[in-house]
Amino acid sequence: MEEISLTIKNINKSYNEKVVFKDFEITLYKNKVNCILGKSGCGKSTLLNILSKIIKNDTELYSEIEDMQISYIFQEDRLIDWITIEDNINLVLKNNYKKSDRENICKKYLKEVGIYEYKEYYPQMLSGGTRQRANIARAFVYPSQIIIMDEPFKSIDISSKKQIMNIFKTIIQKEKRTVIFVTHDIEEAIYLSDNINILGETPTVSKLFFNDKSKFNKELIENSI
Ligand SMILES: Nc1ncnc2c1ncn2[C@@H]1O[C@H](COP(=O)(O)OP(=O)(O)OP(=O)(O)O)[C@@H](O)[C@H]1O
Repeated sequence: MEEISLTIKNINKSYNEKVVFKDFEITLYKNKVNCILGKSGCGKSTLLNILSKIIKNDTELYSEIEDMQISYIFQEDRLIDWITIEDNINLVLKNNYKKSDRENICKKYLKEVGIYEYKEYYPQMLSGGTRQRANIARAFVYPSQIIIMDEPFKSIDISSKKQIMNIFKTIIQKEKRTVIFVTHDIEEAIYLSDNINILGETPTVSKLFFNDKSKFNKELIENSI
């Protein structure tokens, strides 16, 4: 199947005298899991924030994802603590789906992430892993074309991490979404991603790009960061 590229260029960002990006350019692939790896401080969060317009690019940005809807999965879950899991999901559904469809959509995604039986629980009653499952459901419930994930599995304990990554993998294989995935964990990157962009140090350049999943190589990636 032909890959559709999404180019973002003219990325420029300095914080005072610290130049993070100077005419940086990145190509993402539509409906793929696009991973971004790089040393701490190379600008991964800055890049995500520019793409999602949380911070402003210093110059005019050329972005082929400019008008696309984005949902997010962060390391911390950002669920609202004083409403139930179901209501957290319903908050997203309310503005995007007809009332008659909402219950079924909520049920479908809570079942997919394996927490339907917790729908009436409040987030603080649940483990970090269960909350992150709710977070994943919420990101997919939103009719976004792009899902931005910033270290989504970092604070999940080892025993549930693999399970949650598998849930994500199963859903993303069925859904058409373009994922932009930042992580420090190379094994996680190899397991979940369709391509891997390695960023160099600031002012940041694209150092390496791997897009053949069958040739992902842990050692090579490790040595390239
Ligand atoms: N608001 C800010 N003010 C000043 N400098 C900043 C600001 N935000 C980021 N920086 C600097 O910009 C550079 C890139 O930061 P950024 O957080 O984007 O990197 P990162 O690759 O996401 O790092 P990490 O992997 O540690 O999360 C770093 O040198 C950081 O100190």
